[in-house]
Amino acid sequence: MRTIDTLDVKGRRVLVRADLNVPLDGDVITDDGRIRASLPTINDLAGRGARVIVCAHLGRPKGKVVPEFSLAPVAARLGELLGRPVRFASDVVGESARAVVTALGDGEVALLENLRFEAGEDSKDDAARGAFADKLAGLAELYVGDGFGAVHRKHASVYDVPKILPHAAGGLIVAEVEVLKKLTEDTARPYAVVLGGAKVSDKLGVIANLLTKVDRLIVGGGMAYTFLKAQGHEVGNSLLQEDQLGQVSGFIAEAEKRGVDLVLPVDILAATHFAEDAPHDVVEATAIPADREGLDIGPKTRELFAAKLADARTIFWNGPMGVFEFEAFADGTRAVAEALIASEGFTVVGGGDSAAAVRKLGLPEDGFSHISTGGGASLEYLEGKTLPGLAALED
Ligand SMILES: Nc1ncnc2c1ncn2[C@@H]1O[C@H](COP(=O)(O)OP(=O)(O)OP(=O)(O)O)[C@@H](O)[C@H]1O
Ligand SMILES: O=C(O)[C@H](O)COP(=O)(O)O
Repeated sequence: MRTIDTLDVKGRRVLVRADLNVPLDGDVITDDGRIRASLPTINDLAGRGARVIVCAHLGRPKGKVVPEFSLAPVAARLGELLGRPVRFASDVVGESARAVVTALGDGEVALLENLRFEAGEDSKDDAARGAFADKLAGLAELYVGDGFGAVHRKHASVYDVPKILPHAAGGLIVAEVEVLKKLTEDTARPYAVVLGGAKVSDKLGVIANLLTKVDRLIVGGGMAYTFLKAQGHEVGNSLLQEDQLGQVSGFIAEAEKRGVDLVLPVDILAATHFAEDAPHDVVEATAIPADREGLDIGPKTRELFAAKLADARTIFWNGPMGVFEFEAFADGTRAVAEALIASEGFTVVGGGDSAAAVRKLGLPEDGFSHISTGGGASLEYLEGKTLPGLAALED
């Protein structure tokens, strides 16, 4: 991949695709890790006199303008962290974007509104995506891909624009790939992967491939309930991917056939509803009451998962073990994070919320070999898949 130092950027409009998909509480950014991770590339380009046009997505507004997914709070935070004003365009490729880009001076930075407000960005239709990519590319002369967390998406700003503009990979993508490569080559064993989080349907897909690579697969968080249900247990109102039960039964059989140690929760914190102060009890994972919702793994599971990680020499962890944003349901996530910190092996945490959880729980970031900004992206990289956003930068 060509790197940004090979680009002559002075006085030129450079479109930077960043991943600024940060957790928000209303319009308050609860963790700015992904914004911070994007600073070195933006600073480097601006410092060399580029006119930097940053573009990014927030949430999944599905091609419509949804005000709560506006990047306006991110523009303000980006400006604070850069220590220079960031001009914010109130649309993506419309009048505001064109005016902001035209007014941009050398060394100045702009941020476009949420890319996913435009239906072309994540359209499955090549022509629709291409038409939007043409408009986006029309704003700039050069393209820099730096949104590692989104490189697994075949989206216009990730995949199609670099086919139109001369391009290079930003420092974040280069650094992420360098570390994650180590997990795919000569992996020290036992190799354990811990999966949790809420993007269940997305991430179940990676399991088939991971089962050919890992020694232990530990499943918690919102991911676990589809496994428990596939084993025939009641999961109440817990997060469930009903349409993927058959696929998950297949994973359970495949793990057994391959001798992969598939580790599921043995107890659960089952709450009456999804709330910070919801009454809850510890229940057996095989006996979640029909009117309850699993919001964290239980104490026996915390011990079990820690024991399974204790002698692992490579650990990759994506997805919180529970709703860590609520203090009462953060202990499972804390226990897994602490098990990685205690490990003498090579440990990688991946994902916006997983990394945010580490910081929110006050755990030392240098306790891990690497904290990746990509969750789904790093998992798909570990599968050995060609990721659209990386392939486009290699061409
Ligand atoms: N049992 C559960 N029920 C509901 N939500 C859960 C549960 N366990 C974890 N979560 C939620 O999962 C969310 C994070 O999941 P997600 O898959 O987005 O992880 P991630 O680290 O951000 O990865 P990515 O970068 O791919 O988005 C958190 O907001 C957390 O509250
Ligand atoms: O949070 C992430 O993993 C990235 O920003 C990608 O977001 P997405 O899963 O909505 O495509």
